[in-house]
Amino acid sequence: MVSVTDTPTLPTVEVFGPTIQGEGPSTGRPATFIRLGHCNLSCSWCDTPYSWDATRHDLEAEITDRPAGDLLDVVAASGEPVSLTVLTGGEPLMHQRRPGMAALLDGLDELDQDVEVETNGTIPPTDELTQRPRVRFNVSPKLAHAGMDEKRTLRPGALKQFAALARDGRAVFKFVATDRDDLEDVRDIVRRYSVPARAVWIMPEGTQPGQLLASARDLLTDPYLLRMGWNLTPRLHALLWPNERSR
Ligand SMILES: Nc1nc2[nH]cc(C(=O)O)c2c(=O)[nH]1
Ligand code: SF4
Ligand SMILES: [Mg+2]
Repeated sequence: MVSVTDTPTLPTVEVFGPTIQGEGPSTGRPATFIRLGHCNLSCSWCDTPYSWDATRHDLEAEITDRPAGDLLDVVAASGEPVSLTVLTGGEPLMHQRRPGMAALLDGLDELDQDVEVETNGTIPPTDELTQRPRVRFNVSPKLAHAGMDEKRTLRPGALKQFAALARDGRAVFKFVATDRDDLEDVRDIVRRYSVPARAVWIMPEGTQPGQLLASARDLLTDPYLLRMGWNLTPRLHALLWPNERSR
């Protein structure tokens, strides 16, 4: 018999649930979360630096190689009616070619799970990933206020592929934005890659309820966002449980 500890591993920060998906088109839907370690970006306002930032966190303690079977046990423990698993990070697509990822996705299929991958949109997804019909992508390209060079954050090859998935209803683009300048940056990106308006989600910046709500109000006070036909998403988990991990 193959025990779960024999399944290939993934570098894991936390697995938790059931909770609600706090962001994007599935906001409010019950879900189990798998947070993988490491990121290829370093956003100034990142809300999960413990998943990648060795200057502020002890990554040896934060990130553990865990067998895919072990992660699947946690998903199964959420209960059968919970039919969404969110794969986040860090940047989970850094690990898409590992055997642990294939084992995890095969197992999630057996558990009848829809899968949402939270990605920064810099790494093209493999065919092995996109050919899985239940896998969708919440793509969050970083704007100038994340504090990095565009050459690092906006990767044309990857964005083209994600935009095609968005036109097929398999991906949405989710942008952290605070003001009109940010929204104009969003407009430039979605025009350049032909991302349909219905697939664009704007999310206020912040980790505290007061700041998130004020930022959301500012974004809606300017009619620009709604006139563009874009969607607004809260960070519902941050409103409900500010500063708490594994929520
Ligand atoms: N409840 C909840 N929803 C989320 N949506 C995206 C999350 C993330 O950290 O990527 C997240 C998270 O950490 N918790
Ligand atoms: S891409 Fe995401 S996980 Fe990586 S630093 Fe930026 S916000 Fe944090
Ligand atoms: Mg996040």
